[in-house]
Amino acid sequence: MALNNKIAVVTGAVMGIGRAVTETLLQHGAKVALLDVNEIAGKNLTETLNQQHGTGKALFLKCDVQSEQEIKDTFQKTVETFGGIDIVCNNAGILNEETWEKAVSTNLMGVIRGTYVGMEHMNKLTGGRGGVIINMASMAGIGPFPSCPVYTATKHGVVGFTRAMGAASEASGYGIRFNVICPSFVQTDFLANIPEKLGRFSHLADAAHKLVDTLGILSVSEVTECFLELATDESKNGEALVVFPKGKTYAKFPSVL
Ligand SMILES: NC(=O)c1ccc[n+]([C@@H]2O[C@H](COP(=O)([O-])OP(=O)(O)OC[C@H]3O[C@@H](n4cnc5c(N)ncnc54)[C@H](O)[C@@H]3O)[C@@H](O)[C@H]2O)c1
Ligand SMILES: CCCCC[C@H](O)CC\C=C/C=C/C=C/[C@@H](O)[C@@H](O)CCCC(=O)O
Repeated sequence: MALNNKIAVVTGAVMGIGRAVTETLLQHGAKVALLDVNEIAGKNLTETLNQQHGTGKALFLKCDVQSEQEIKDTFQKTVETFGGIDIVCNNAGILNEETWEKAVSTNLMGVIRGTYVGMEHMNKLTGGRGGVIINMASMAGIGPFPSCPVYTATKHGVVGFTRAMGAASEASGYGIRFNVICPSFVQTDFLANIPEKLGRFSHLADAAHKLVDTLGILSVSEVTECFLELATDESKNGEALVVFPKGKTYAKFPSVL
């Protein structure tokens, strides 16, 4: 699928990986709705992006992915402004083992909300034109990360949900592809103040830092390369693309049948 003139929604679009995905989409000729809780930075960034890529290419909409109503309203506003939705990147996520219910509501339930509301506009069976939904998990969605069990659970959930949606789409004819990216550590503000974010597991912060040293740190552009591959390659559906500094690989899962 070529990205030129496509319409995309990115959650958590103002910082880090979401910002890089947004910039990549704009560079490839797409229009992007930037959804984020950070209104001041979001408006400033959108002004800059419109100067760089052309007026009206980027639209900031304040949205907390914990709120189904805010997701519904902002996706609707995207459709009214741009004329549809072809691509959704459910990227917003947090690390906080202390306020773990918020982490579940953001990382897992936020992805499910964004997927279902996106489908209301994209499903070919209900008048949409199809497209692709790409969710942001983590390498902690493939294997356990001892210092953050709830974060691990949310990311395993995102991987399982995305794979099941890919299979459901194929079986039902939604015309939407569903894929998930599983990066190792990425150079963003997300990695700041790790011990505080680990709550009752803060005593495992040193082990987490050691794992960062062992694995190394990805740049955001290494993640956007994965995004581009999954968005443009029409053969990819129900895939989990794992990326770490040594390279990227499609995850293989045991079959129980
Ligand atoms: N940085 C890493 O090492 C890493 C590794 C693997 C996966 N990830 C995942 O990638 C995604 C993005 O992480 P990042 O490193 O860019 O983080 P980041 O903290 O740099 O940026 C996150 C963005 O999401 C926004 N956000 C947070 N909560 C939100 C909410 N409830 N609703 C809407 N927006 C919200 C923030 O305002 C911010 O703009 C997350 O899902 C994270 O779990 C990050
Ligand atoms: C504390 C920082 C959390 C950042 C979370 C990001 O999503 C980045 C996750 C990156 C890598 C995760 C790797 C998980 C690996 C496990 O499967 C396991 O192999 C690690 C075991 C480590 C240990 O025993 O200490």
